[in-house]
Amino acid sequence: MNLKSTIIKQPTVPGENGIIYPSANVMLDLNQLKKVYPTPKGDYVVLEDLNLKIMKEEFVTIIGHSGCGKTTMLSMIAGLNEISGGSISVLGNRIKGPGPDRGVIFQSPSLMPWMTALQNVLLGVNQVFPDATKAQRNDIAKYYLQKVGLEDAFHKKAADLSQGMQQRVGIARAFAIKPKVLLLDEPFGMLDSLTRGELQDILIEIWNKEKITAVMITHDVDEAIFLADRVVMMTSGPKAKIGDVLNIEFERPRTRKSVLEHDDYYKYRKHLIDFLEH
Ligand SMILES: Nc1ncnc2c1ncn2[C@@H]1O[C@H](COP(=O)(O)OP(=O)(O)OP(=O)(O)O)[C@@H](O)[C@H]1O
Repeated sequence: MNLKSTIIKQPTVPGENGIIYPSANVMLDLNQLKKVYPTPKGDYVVLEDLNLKIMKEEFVTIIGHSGCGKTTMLSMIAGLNEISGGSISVLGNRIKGPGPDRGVIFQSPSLMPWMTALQNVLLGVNQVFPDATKAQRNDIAKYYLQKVGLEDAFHKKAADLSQGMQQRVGIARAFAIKPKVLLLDEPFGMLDSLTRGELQDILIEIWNKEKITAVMITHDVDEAIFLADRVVMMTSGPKAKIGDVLNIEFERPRTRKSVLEHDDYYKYRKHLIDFLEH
């Protein structure tokens, strides 16, 4: 038997920065993405020719100047904002709107204030797992609430929770629907630095365990480096696109101390700050 002829080459696709990816590993594919907002002064092209491939189980952070179109891009991936041109695919399937394969965590978790933490998480779980028993759905919601450290607050009303605790519920709610992709729009932007650090650790711990793909917008360069496998830099708008991509090679699990003490840390930091300043 001619061994050579039996080897089937894994199909590959060209990605940004000329990297070639095995197509089977691509979770999220943004292809020639375009977004136009109609305004009284005429069309405003926020994004154009935006190409980005994100791999299965990858954690990608997105940075860029305020107003460049980060939230626009993320909300399009979530299916909450219409696509003006190009396409977005999850595992090769073009998205047509929101779906349980994509969970979203916003800066403000927008919980139902009159409902308990558990009821808020159950809202999504009940929708996504209608065939599970009530007990099974409760178990899922409680599991994730406990993972974010809210085991003593299942029955507390959302309105009575601190901002940090509300965001913990937001994280539990997003993971509990077991999405393939987690989309995070500055989820810790409104929190004090101690709570922020705690929630970063919780996020990474669950992400690592669930092996899902995460895409997170942040304005914080240190957060971008600490969390990511790759930091994606967007150019300033109008017609924003991917300007640069930085691979973060630190081993996981990471601690803040090990990252800060690593020789490459300041090299990465300088790269990102140079991009933002030019
Ligand atoms: N519905 C809309 N109609 C018209 N223009 C919009 C609309 N939504 C956003 N924009 C404009 O599109 C641009 C991109 O906004 P977007 O919120 O996506 O940016 P961003 O990078 O997330 O900003 P920030 O970092 O400040 O959150 C901005 O100039 C904004 O004013």
